[in-house]
Parts: sequence; structure tokens; C-alpha cells
Amino acid sequence: TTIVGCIFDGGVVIAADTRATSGPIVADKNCEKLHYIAPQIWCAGAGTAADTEFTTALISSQLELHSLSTGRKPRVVTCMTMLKQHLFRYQGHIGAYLVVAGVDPTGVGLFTVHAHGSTDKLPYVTMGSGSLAAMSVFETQWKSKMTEQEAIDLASNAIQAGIFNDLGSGSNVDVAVITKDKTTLKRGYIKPNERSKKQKSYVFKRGTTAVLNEKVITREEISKYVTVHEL
Ligand SMILES: CCOc1ccc(-c2cc(C(=O)Nc3ccc(S(=O)(=O)NC(C)=O)cc3)c3ccccc3n2)cc1
Repeated sequence: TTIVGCIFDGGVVIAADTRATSGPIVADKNCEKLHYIAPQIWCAGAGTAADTEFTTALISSQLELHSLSTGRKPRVVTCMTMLKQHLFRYQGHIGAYLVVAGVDPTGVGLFTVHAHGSTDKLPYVTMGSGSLAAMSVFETQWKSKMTEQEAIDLASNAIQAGIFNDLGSGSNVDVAVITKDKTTLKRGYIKPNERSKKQKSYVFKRGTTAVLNEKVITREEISKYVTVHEL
């Protein structure tokens, strides 16, 4: 997984790859790693998919209740604090590595929250197995007061660095852009690994492959090895 966040003049952008793995196997080529928390707060998640999904949904619910009881819009720092306290309580056993981003009445916020509960507040962040490849892009190309499009391009390039240099990352680039006026989710913003159309039809007619021998096994013979249940 490669997830990133980057602040720009007037907002914040987060982005993620879309590969889900189970060990060396690609389990999902187009999974969602950007999670809704509140109208202007989104979260990118790396780690165990169920943990990032359930943890962000739980804090989204708690933050909405908090917002209703205070009568105020939810704040990014409140979301970060709820996440870090929840993850610290579980001493790292909840495998969620999160980039929390958003805009609230106090301004623009971008934080990382690690599975053990440690947090950082920075102008640009990366996490996941592709975080070092992505950070190399930020460390060489980030600048302050970027425009929205410059920040989207930089975040997308950082995710592509993970996609092409980390085997734990791959497929597409998803992006979420949050400003005080609007939030935009760009699912499949970049699709650098789309399969091209096959050159020809690879459907071969019956008989193309020679049948070398044939053996018919009766039900009685099968029942020696397998208990056959009549439906
Ligand atoms: C006692 C606490 O010890 C720790 C301290 C720090 C970190 C840590 C982890 C990360 C990190 O993102 N690790 C990470 C890797 C792969 C996936 S994954 O989702 O691609 N794959 C799997 C299998 O989880 C997720 C998270 C990280 C990233 C950027 C900068 C710093 C970082 N530090 C972990 C443990």
C-alpha cells in the first residue's frame, strides 16, 4: 500500500493506490483506501483492510455524535485524537496506519496516525509499504503554497512511485481533494496499468488438443474413496 497527503494553498489532497494483497497474492486490483469521516474530513488507510475500514467508520460515527452534542463542525485534530486514543488502547494490535486530512473552522489539517497510537502533523506525509518511494517524490518536488492542481499532480506522482517501485502497491491512483468550499473524490484518477485489448481471440475449437486416453470410473468405484451423498 502507498498512501499520501499533501497540503496546498486553500486545502489538502490525499491519495492512495488500489492494490490489496494477501501475502504475495493480489487479492483485489481496485480496492478503496480513501475513507469518508465527515463532509470535509477524509482518511487514507494502510495496513489490515478490515482494521482501517472499521476504525475509520467507528471514529466517523463518534465524531458525528460529538459534532451534534457540541453543535459545531467536526475538527481534523479531534478526529486524529479519537483515532490515536483508540489505537493506543489496543497497543498496535489494530493494524491501521492512517493519513487524516481535512478542512475545519480552524483551517487545514493533515496528520498521520500509526497503529501504536503515535501521530505527526506535517505539510506532506506518506505511509504504507510504498511510503519510502512516495516520500522520495515529496522530498524532491514539494514546495509551499502549491495550487490545487499542482498538489494533485504531486500526490498522484508520489502514489505512482509506490505503484511502480513497491510490489505491495499497484493498479490505480485514487485522489480526494478537500477545500473549505467542496470535497471531491476522484476514484481511478489515474489508471496506469490498464490491460490493452487482446491481439486476437484465444478461443480454440474442440479437438485442438489431442485426447491421449480416457478412463470411465463407475459410482461404485468412486464410493471407495468418496462418501457420495444423494441430494
Ligand atoms: C513500536 C512501534 O514501532 C513502529 C514504529 C513505526 C512504524 C512505522 C510504520 C510505517 C508504515 O506505514 N508501515 C506500514 C507498512 C506496510 C503497510 S501495508 O499496508 O502496505 N502492508 C501491510 C501488510 O500492512 C502498512 C503500514 C511508517 C510509514 C512511514 C513513516 C514511518 C512509519 N513508521 C511501525 C512500527
